[in-house]
Amino acid sequence: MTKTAVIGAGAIGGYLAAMLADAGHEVTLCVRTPFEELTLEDEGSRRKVAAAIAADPDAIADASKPCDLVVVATKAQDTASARPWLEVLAGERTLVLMAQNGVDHAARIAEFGLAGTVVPSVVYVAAERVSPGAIVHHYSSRIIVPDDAAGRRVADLFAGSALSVERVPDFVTVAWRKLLSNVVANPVTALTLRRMDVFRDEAVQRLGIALLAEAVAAGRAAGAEFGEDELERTLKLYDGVNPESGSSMLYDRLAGRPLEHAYLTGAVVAAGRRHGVPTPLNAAILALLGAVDRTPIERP
Ligand SMILES: NC(=O)C1=CN([C@@H]2O[C@H](COP(=O)(O)OP(=O)(O)OC[C@H]3O[C@@H](n4cnc5c(N)ncnc54)[C@H](OP(=O)(O)O)[C@@H]3O)[C@@H](O)[C@H]2O)C=CC1
Ligand SMILES: CC(C)(CO)C(=O)C(=O)O
Repeated sequence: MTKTAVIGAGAIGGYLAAMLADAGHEVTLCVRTPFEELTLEDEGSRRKVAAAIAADPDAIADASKPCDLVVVATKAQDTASARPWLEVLAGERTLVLMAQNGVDHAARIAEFGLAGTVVPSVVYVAAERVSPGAIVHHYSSRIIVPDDAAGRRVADLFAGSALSVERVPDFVTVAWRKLLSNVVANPVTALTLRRMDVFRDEAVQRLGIALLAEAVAAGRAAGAEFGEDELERTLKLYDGVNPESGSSMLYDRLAGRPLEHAYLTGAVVAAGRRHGVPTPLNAAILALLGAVDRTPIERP
């Protein structure tokens, strides 16, 4: 049986673990906070996911390692803490799929010096962890990987599940394209403590467009091949979004967890600084997110 593991069984890790189990693979969930079982709610029905739960890298049975595929689905700021798991699970033939937002996926684990092949991915899955081990899938079931031998192996491993794995020659552009939605949806929902319905407000829409315009310019300077219609294309994405869904950053803020802003809005501001592209609005949003990150909200 193909051996797979998912480090970080939250919204995305839990969803991808379910897809790997559906594809017929052995799945080990590597968790920081243990829970009894993983369940996935999709279109109103909840089911249990067949996966072993492990809380200690040193206790992984020899029969479950090295893995064919290890998915890293922690928040970007927790990537360093995934290292002990990766050192135990990854061998020469292992694919390490980085299932995170942002644009510097491979760089985040480059210094680990792991055996195996790192595969960056762009995740188009909207999911929410409503309690430990309980995942709700809101909409979209798609990831994008580079069109190379490793990307093809990833696509093969998810075959037979509901997840579609798309392969593209220009990964830099698709990673920046996803970042465009994250530098609007994630900060605005997290700062306002509102779900996606917040974008029905015209003033919020105008703010979103202004944030996007800066991010498009910074992305282009960083090598993304954006067309003239990139901004409109991103706005169209919002038409298909469930107004009751939120963003990973909103869920973190509501739960009093650290925010991922440094890897999202921070990536735009850093690219702007590197390439001489002004990003004052994103810099302002970054400052606000930094401030709320250090200020826990009152839990209901
Ligand atoms: N949610 C969404 O709809 C989307 C999210 N993304 C991206 O996917 C990535 C994952 O986000 P998401 O699933 O929402 O995040 P969650 O917070 O729901 O899940 C992250 C999980 O990682 C666990 N974790 C952190 N450190 C470790 C560790 N060292 N070992 C084991 N587990 C660990 C956390 O454990 P604990 O339970 O202790 O907190 C948590 O369960 C992010 O980059 C996000 O931006 C991309 C597209 C959509
Ligand atoms: C908002 C969403 C689903 C897409 O923009 C996302 O990527 C996130 O929640 O981090």
